[in-house]
Amino acid sequence: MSSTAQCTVHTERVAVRLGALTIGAGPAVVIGGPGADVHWISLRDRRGGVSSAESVAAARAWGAGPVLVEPSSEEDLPLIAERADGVVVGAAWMRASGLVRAVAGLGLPVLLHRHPSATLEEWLAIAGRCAAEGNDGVVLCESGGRAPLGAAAPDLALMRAARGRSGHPVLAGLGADPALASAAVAAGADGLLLDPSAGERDALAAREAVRIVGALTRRESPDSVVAAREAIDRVDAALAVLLERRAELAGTIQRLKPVGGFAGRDADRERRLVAEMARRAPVLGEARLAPIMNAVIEAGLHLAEEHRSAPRSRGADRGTETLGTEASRE
Ligand SMILES: O=C(O)C(=O)C[C@]1(C(=O)O)C=C[C@@H](O)C=C1
Repeated sequence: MSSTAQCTVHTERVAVRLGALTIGAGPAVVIGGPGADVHWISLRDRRGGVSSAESVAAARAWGAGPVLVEPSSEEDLPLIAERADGVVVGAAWMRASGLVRAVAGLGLPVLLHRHPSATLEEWLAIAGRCAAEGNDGVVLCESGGRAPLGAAAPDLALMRAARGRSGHPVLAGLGADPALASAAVAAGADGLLLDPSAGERDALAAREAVRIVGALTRRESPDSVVAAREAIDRVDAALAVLLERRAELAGTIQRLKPVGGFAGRDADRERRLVAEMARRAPVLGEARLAPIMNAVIEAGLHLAEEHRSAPRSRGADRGTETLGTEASRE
């Protein structure tokens, strides 16, 4: 490849269909762990006495949604062709060109891991070999090496470069630890890969990060009412987190101000914050934002006055943990 060709940036995105899901367009997905959109299993991790067919059947039973399978050898490929929705090429054998070619030849979507020592060029060349076999359905997965304490350390800059250079969807492999989930989605991951053994709480934290950060960073162009409602639900999830956080801060101000609550209302401050918001929401504009923010501010003031007359322990009425889960873990 000439150096000019190596610098080529593909603007054309290749979304990959996996069962009823699309990876690379629309919302980011979570693959692996409880409640995931997609499940995966490695037949290399199979315990003695359990057949490949039983292992794949067990993965199907983990939940609805597509199942990806990593073969332990070429012998598993007929079973995978028959019972799986996609194939995983593990980091340990991404360089086994014969097996990778046979995998690509199945015609199923391929999840291609990068070995920690493989360069971007080598990784993309293998994706190119799948394309040469007539298989364009490649999803690239970056897990990097191991950070201190054994956590996965995906190279997010490399993941992003892979997406820009190839157009293929990219995943960040996080092992069983959701600590980098928000960072990965913000860096452009089209999905997260978790270990099937990830715990309920960690899987939930990863799904929340995908939902909340994805709502802020991924532009969606839904083409049906159902898809647009699902996209609105994601934006509302982010709005709810921000509204709750805003109400807490407004409550702090009411406690600190010499005159708090409705009695200490500051119309000038309210006008300025609406004008500032309109810079980021020019389509809505000041005229439409003003009544929205009036309702938000009044809800915060009512809450602060309720708390003043009947103080509660901080956070006593908190519901599901969201992104706070990640922050509090650090
Ligand atoms: O900034 C303040 O002084 C507040 O009390 C906070 C706040 C708000 O919720 O943003 C609430 C009431 C005031 O009229 C202005 C702003």
